[in-house]
Parts: sequence; C-alpha cells; structure tokens
Amino acid sequence: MHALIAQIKPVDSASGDRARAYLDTLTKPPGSLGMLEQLAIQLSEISGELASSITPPGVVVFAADHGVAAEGVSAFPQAVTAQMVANFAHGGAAINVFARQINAHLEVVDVGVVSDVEAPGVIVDKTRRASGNIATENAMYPEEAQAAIEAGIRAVERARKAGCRSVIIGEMGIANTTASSAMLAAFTGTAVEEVVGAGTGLNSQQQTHKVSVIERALAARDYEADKPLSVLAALGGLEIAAMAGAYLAAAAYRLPAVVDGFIATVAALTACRICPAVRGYLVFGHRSEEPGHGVALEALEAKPLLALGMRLGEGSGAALAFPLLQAANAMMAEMATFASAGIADKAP
Ligand SMILES: Cc1cc2ncn([C@H]3O[C@H](COP(=O)(O)O)[C@@H](O)[C@H]3O)c2cc1C
Ligand SMILES: O=C(O)c1cccnc1
Repeated sequence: MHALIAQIKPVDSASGDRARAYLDTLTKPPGSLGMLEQLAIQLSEISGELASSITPPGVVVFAADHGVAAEGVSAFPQAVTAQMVANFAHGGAAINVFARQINAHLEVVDVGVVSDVEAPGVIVDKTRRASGNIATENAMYPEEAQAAIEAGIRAVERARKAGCRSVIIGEMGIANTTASSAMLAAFTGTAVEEVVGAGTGLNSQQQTHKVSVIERALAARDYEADKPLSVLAALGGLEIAAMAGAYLAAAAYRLPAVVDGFIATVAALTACRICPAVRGYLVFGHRSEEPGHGVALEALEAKPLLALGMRLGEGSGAALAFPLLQAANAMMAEMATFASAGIADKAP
C-alpha cells in the first residue's frame, strides 16, 4: 500500500491547460458544452493527452457484511449481501445490465461476506468475515483495514491487466450506509442526523434509531478524525476499505475512476484523506438521493454529472454516467475546429 501511494502523482495541469485552449478552437461557442468541457479537461489532465482511450471500463463490485446489521439499521437482512453476490455472478443485478450497456469488464470481489458464495467468477479475497458491530466494537483492526485496502488495489491491478482503461467502483453490503454515515460524520464533524437517510428503505422512526446507533458508535469508538485508517478501522467496512484502495490504485496507474453514490463517495473521501492527489483522478457519476451524499460531495468539492433520483449503489450511477466520459473524449478527438471547417470564429 505505501509503495503504491508513493507512486501517485498529481494530475497533469499543463495538459489540462492545453485541452482548455483546444476546446475554444472547436466549432461551438466557447463554453457551450458546459460540464462536458470540464470533463474533457479533467480527462486530459489524467492522461496527459488531448484525448485518449478510456475503454473498456472495468467495473469492480466489492462485497462485504457489516456486524452493525444486527442493530436493525437496514430494511433488509444481512443474508441479502451473499444473495446479491450470487445475483451479480449470474448477471441479473442492475449493475450487470448497465455494465453490459457500456461493454464493461465486470468483476465481483468478496472482501468480507459472512458466507461463501458458490457462484462462477466471484473472486474471494476476504480479509475477515464481516466487520465488527460498530455500536459495540471496532469494525476491524487497522492491519485489517490495510489488508482490505490492498484487496482493492489488487482488483484494479487485475482490471488493468485485463486491458481496462478506466474503472467504475461499486459495492454491496447490507448496512453499509450506516458505516458510511458514521465515517462521514467522523471525517467532517457533521451532525449525524444530517448524514443519515433511508438506505434500502427505512421509515422515519427506523431512521431515528439508525441515528442513535451511529451516535453510540461515534461516542464509544476510539479514532482520530484526521487519521483516515483509524476512522476506517473504527467505523468503516471491508468493502469501503477495498474501494478506497481501488481509488488509490486508479490514481497510481493514471486511470480515470468514476465514483458512484453515497458509499462510494465516502470511500473516495477516505482515499483522498490518505492521499489528496487522488482527487484529480475522480469523476463523480451521479448525485444519490441519500442525504449524506451531498455532504460527502461538498467535502470533495465535487459536482456529479447526473441526478436521476437513484439510491441503489453497486456502481449503477457511475456506469450510467460513463457514456458522458466517452462523449467528452470523442468531442476532443472528432470535432472540427473553426480553422478546419472554415467557420468565422468571431463577430466582426
Ligand atoms: C436487493 C438489494 C440490492 C442492492 N444493491 C445495492 N444495495 C445497496 O443497499 C445496501 C445499503 O443500504 P442499507 O445500509 O440500508 O442496508 C448496500 O448493499 C447497497 O449497495 C442493495 C440493497 C438490496 C436490498
Ligand atoms: O447512494 C448509494 O450508493 C446508496 C444509497 C442507498 C442504498 N445503497 C446505496
């Protein structure tokens, strides 16, 4: 992990400047393609070129269980995590459908599901079976947090070996909005009720209970808010750690990483707290309905591409945003310039 982090370089801002200047030579009023222009600039900063291939994307879905599920903080039982892993393996989940639409290479990695899922293609890279119940104990030891981060790094290294030129990181883990809300409150000092939402579908009374469980965890756990590994170990989850590792690896290998919803953004914030240069490699796919997502996005000064009223996870919102990255690249590669098309570029 430390060797990989030492490899991370800030994105190439000179390349971004070249892209910005080139955009104004294309046959359109300056700035008229809005966020797509910002996206093209960011992709140039990442690749060091005006346009470069980002396909195929690698979708990695990390799955793990959470001891805090025992506190009744999710509308669904813990067993759904393993059942959804089998669903991913058989191609039936939302992320499978959206990954097929963008011709992605998809891998499911079990980094901490309680049961073993007998399904084709699932990579088993477990650090432990489920994190501890954060209301009563630490989620994991710091060494386990590091091991799960390394599982995330390995997954991106496999995607890269398989030829992927960008990554979309997703997750599955019943009760992981509870862990994510706890981490976000710890990182930002935001009041717990502002970072808690319905998750899979809690009613308002159940959400009040979820707030009290998280407040209990924050009061009882020992962590240092400015030490991301300590927050991860005290309050996080194995798939959240692996996702943070995946963002670190994407930055180290200069691959654009599309960030999904609430859980993914908390993992991305963790990676950026570990190494701030990661931020330049992150493209934010969508704004989730989960209220904490706005807080996490603000902490990263991030403006997501889409807002579709989604609150699923799995990497679904990031996969749906991916065609916009392709459009930004294609615009740079294929649009005519004022000079090449013989169009007047200014009013006389
Ligand atoms: C069938 C099903 C499929 C899912 N796919 C993603 N999640 C999402 O819901 C979970 C987080 O919500 P909470 O904290 O309320 O448990 C995560 O597993 C997340 O990926 C799902 C949840 C369910 C039930
Ligand atoms: O935004 C998300 O990623 C999310 C929201 C609710 C439930 N699962 C995931």
